[in-house]
Amino acid sequence: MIRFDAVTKTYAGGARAVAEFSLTIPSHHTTVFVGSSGSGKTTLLRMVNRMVDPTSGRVWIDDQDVAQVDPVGLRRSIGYVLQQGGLLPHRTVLDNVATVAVLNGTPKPRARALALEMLERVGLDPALSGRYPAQLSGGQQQRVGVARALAPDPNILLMDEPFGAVDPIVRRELQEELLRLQRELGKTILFVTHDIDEAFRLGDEVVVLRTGGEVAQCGTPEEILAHPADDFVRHFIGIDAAHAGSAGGEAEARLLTTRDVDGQRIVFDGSGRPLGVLEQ
Ligand SMILES: Nc1ncnc2c1ncn2[C@@H]1O[C@H](COP(=O)(O)OP(=O)(O)OP(=O)(O)O)[C@@H](O)[C@H]1O
Repeated sequence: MIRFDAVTKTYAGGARAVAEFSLTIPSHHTTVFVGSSGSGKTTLLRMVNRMVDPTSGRVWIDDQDVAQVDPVGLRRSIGYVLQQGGLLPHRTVLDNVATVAVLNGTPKPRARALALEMLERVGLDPALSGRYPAQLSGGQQQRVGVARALAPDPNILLMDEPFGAVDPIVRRELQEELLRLQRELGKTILFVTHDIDEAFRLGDEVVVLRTGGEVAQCGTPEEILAHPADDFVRHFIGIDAAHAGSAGGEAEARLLTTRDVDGQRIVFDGSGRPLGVLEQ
């Protein structure tokens, strides 16, 4: 369990990224923070591994106040995946994945063997393990980033727009892969995105944020779709037909309609495009 207890972050210069944010993130689930740019998602995520310290308030992991934990040890015990992979450019793929285990005292051959297993687990061809990050595609680099984060077998995985820089098809593949991995591993995943479709696809729980880290709504995707809390959420999730597609620039038009055509019930999206057939 991760618990944010009335955390506020005011950056030097006075920007208040997050104000009095409180939320409990359940263990072994995927929780997605979704919101437009500047809503404080990254700030909140980084409070968990102390890359950002709150100006006030506390973050707890189970019964441990993270402010009392050595930041270096904390960061090594929590997986972290960034949009740009954050891989070490002069190390091979294998060594990138093995690094944390080596730092934690695992002998190099063992760390490399574990790294190879992890690369296979995230669906990367082991033949690529001797390459350098620049010799991989964006999607492959992100798989390495996920393998590296998972290699030390952390309980918590923080993912900050990890699939934001790859094309939509690869993005979809990476999302499917993460869902598969999570079914096997059951980590506590905190995932940040500005893309509501990604949030609904991946999140057991979705937290819709407004500016200042204010929670607009928190619930399962089904709950949010069934009962959007207000116009902001309706707009953001794209069930406000007039505005569908404008929230975050990418929301699919989600206000669906059905019409009978030759005895079949056909489903149409918000712009009138046929999507499929409704099973009777
Ligand atoms: N190091 C910093 N110094 C000053 N202001 C910052 C710093 N980091 C973030 N901010 C400000 O805090 C607010 C929240 O930023 P944050 O990166 O947490 O939002 P975000 O929702 O993750 O946005 P994005 O989707 O663009 O990454 C923004 O107004 C941002 O400009």
